[in-house]
Amino acid sequence: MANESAFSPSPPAPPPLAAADVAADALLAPWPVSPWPAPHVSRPNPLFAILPLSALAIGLVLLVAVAVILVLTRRGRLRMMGAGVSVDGDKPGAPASSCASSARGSHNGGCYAAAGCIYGGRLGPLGLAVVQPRRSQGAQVFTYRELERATDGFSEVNVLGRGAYGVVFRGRLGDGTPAAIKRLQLDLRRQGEREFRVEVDLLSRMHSPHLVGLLGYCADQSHRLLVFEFMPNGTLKSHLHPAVVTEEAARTPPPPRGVLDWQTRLCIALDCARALEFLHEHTSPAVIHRDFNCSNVLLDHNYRARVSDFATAKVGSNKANGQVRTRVLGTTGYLAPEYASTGKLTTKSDVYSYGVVLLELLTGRVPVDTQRPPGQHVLVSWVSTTATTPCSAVYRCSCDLSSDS
Ligand SMILES: Nc1ncnc2c1ncn2[C@@H]1O[C@H](COP(=O)(O)OP(=O)(O)OP(=O)(O)O)[C@@H](O)[C@H]1O
Repeated sequence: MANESAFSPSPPAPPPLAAADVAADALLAPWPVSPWPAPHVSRPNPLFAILPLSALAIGLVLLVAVAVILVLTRRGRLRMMGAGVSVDGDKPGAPASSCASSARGSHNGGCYAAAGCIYGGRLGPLGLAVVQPRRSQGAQVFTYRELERATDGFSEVNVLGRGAYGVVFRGRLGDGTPAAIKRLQLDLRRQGEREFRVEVDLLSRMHSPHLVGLLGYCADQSHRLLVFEFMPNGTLKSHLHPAVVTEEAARTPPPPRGVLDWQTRLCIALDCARALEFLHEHTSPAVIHRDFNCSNVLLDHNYRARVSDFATAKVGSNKANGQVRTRVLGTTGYLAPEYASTGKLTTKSDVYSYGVVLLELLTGRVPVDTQRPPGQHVLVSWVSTTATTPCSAVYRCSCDLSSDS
């Protein structure tokens, strides 16, 4: 069959045109008509050249557009990270934040959330921090050497105090700024890393005159240090309960210290309330301090109070009641009973702790004192059972105040 078609006779040749027809065609056609079909000349179709070129151009434009969008999105995200607050520090090893929100507006003439998230989300694959360039705004990055120099080689003479996560040294930075430098102790399981991340992540985003500012940090090799504004009048605890504080803490400022007068106490109470208001109402989601107590209230040169120690802070939930379920952490005597018994944490847990600090300011008593007579061991229970009327509460408190501190 195939052979048949291959050798089939060619179609009959067309009959030759009459000479008259040719002449008539020549008159009608705008160009001379040949009686024979024109030889096939393969002229390149211009479309074949234009199409690939325009595809290439469109591709390039698209590429540039995608690149621009990526750059803009990344910048926008970084800006949000700077202003936002988000820490999920209970997930060890997780990049520090999603940074989805921002602190709102100004507060009491000075609270604002500023850009400066430097540490969050910039960890190498092994959790080692990538050293960042210094910034004029926000937390600075220090080398271990710089902080070693600032503290005279972490000299014992400069120890301000020891906390659960490390030792705090008095220091002077290269530009002369006094600082409190906290050297975190990382154990083999890198405990302390989470606290470091939370403090850097939160404090480099939240700025309020009622919080102790983070000047910078160091994540050099395995060293983890936090550099805070130096609070020359030490902790509220060292003023209210000087007999209880450690020998080291008593070095700041040099003793003896006078009794805090009522006006100063009231001012401290207001400053603390504003600090908590900032954390609870002016950041979104709210930040729950989780360990608000009088050793985390520091006093500046004017005895204005600032809240510190965000190592165990927790970002609250955006849901209706803002409740988060978490491990129970905090300091004995300051824990809200419902949080202690259920592990359900809300901003109200901080408010309870604030109430205990208020009672300390009023009475000069420590929250738990087993040396006292039965029924008076726990400050809150004692006040709630004894102080039946506001007048008797104030009377009893001022009596205690003059005798205790
Ligand atoms: N910014 C600061 N300025 C001056 N002194 C400070 C500063 N920060 C901390 N200190 C001193 O260092 C001590 C230890 O502080 P740190 O925050 O490590 O522990 P803490 O809050 O006392 O205890 P913990 O961390 O166990 O709750 C404080 O009691 C205080 O005397």
